[in-house]
Amino acid sequence: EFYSSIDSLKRLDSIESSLLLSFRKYSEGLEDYISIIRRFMERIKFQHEKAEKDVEDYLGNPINAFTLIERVVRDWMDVNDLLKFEDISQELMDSLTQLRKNSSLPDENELKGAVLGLARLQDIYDIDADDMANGKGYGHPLTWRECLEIATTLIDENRMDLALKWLKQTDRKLQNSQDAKEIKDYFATQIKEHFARVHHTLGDKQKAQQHLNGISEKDSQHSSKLTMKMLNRLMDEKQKYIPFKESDRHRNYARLCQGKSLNRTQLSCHLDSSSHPFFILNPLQIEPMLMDPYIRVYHNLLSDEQITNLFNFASKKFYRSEVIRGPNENEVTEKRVSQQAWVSPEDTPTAAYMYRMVHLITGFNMTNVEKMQVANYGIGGLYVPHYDYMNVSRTLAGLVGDRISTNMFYLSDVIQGGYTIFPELNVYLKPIKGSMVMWPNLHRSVQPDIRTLHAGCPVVKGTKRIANIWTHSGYQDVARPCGLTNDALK
Ligand SMILES: O=C(O)CCC(=O)C(=O)O
Ligand SMILES: [Fe+2]
Repeated sequence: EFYSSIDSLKRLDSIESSLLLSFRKYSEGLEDYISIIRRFMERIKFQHEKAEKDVEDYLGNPINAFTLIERVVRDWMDVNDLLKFEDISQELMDSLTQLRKNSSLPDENELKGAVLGLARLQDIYDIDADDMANGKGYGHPLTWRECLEIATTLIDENRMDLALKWLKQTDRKLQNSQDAKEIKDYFATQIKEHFARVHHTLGDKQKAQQHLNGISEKDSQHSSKLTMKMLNRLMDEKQKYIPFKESDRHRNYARLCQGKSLNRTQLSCHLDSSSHPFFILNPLQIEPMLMDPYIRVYHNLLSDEQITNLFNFASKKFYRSEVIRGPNENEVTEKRVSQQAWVSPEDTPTAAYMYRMVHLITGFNMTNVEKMQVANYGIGGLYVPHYDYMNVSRTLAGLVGDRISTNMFYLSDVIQGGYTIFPELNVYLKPIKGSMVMWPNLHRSVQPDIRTLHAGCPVVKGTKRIANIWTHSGYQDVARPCGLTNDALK
């Protein structure tokens, strides 16, 4: 899977490199087809060369990441089909087939994942479809084909409100495009049908009819002949359309993701060397975010070299993140779009150092600690509001107790988006490379603290990398004793 992390998109980019190479060889020998193929290559090359300059920076832009997937799923496969009709060199065909077989290229599902990622960004950050389509602030302008891809996926997902905006962009861009008249006519008709469908679903039958009329006048040969009757039937078959509506809860979430918290008392940063003699010469730089529960950030804990060392190890082990579904059962969902790997302190010097830091800062007993979870978010990557505690009586992989504290290291800066937020506590945190945020998930009574609901907001631009170390409540009687009164109901 590619869309859920930037690192795997890099792999896709190198696959694209080899595709380009195969085509370059082929085009040298075949002058007849060269004009069609050259035009196609120019379009891809333009984007690809931009990517070459700084792959990570390029793919950190959601629009670029989307178009890369789109090119591989649609354009490269279309060319493959085109070539089938011709007597082309077997060598090139073979190399394409081979590539497809060996490198598990992205498929329709991935393209859908990428489109839904873009829709998520629009919802949370109030990004206008027109700005996105025209490259305002978000990379390069999209082509009408790309806009159509987004619009049709949104229609399939019943996001008619958003689909309408993307259809308008598709229509406008198609009209202004340099494509052949036949192509333009064909797609203009398709777009009218999509318009009709969307307006009809949104309850505006008059507008739907207008678009259908436009088809019969201009293109009587059109084969799909979508009619009002068919649209009505389509609606009967479908469940009632429920418009996408943002709840207050969603608004609150979006507000914090945008870095707007309600007024709250400013706490001040301070240096601290009291937790361990290790910090006497190099005191901890603490930024308290909230006193109860105590959420604080420790700055400059890791250097760039240490982070590279950790990632060199972890990136070989990444797989799509899951969420816990039930006892011993996990699932992949859109609630958590990222890739992850589990790393032990023995695996790399950086991991060992990070465990040591957590111990020195918290004083927690580390014999009962989980493997570190390293994660990497891709296009629109996020983690919806959740708790880190398990709140189940079973022990997790032989560990005693529940996740008493989360110690989350930020392993990258994020150009835009990707904040960590606490919707119940009115707190947001901007990821800062090398810093670590720490908060308790349990009360002193060791019962879950429901105020610790938190989320990772969607990444808009750039890469978000984090690492979690969860310490467990077993064996912490000395490090964090209960209070004299029960604090479970705070
Ligand atoms: O990505 C974030 O900011 C939060 C991640 C998180 O809560 C988790 O991995 O449990
Ligand atoms: Fe979490």
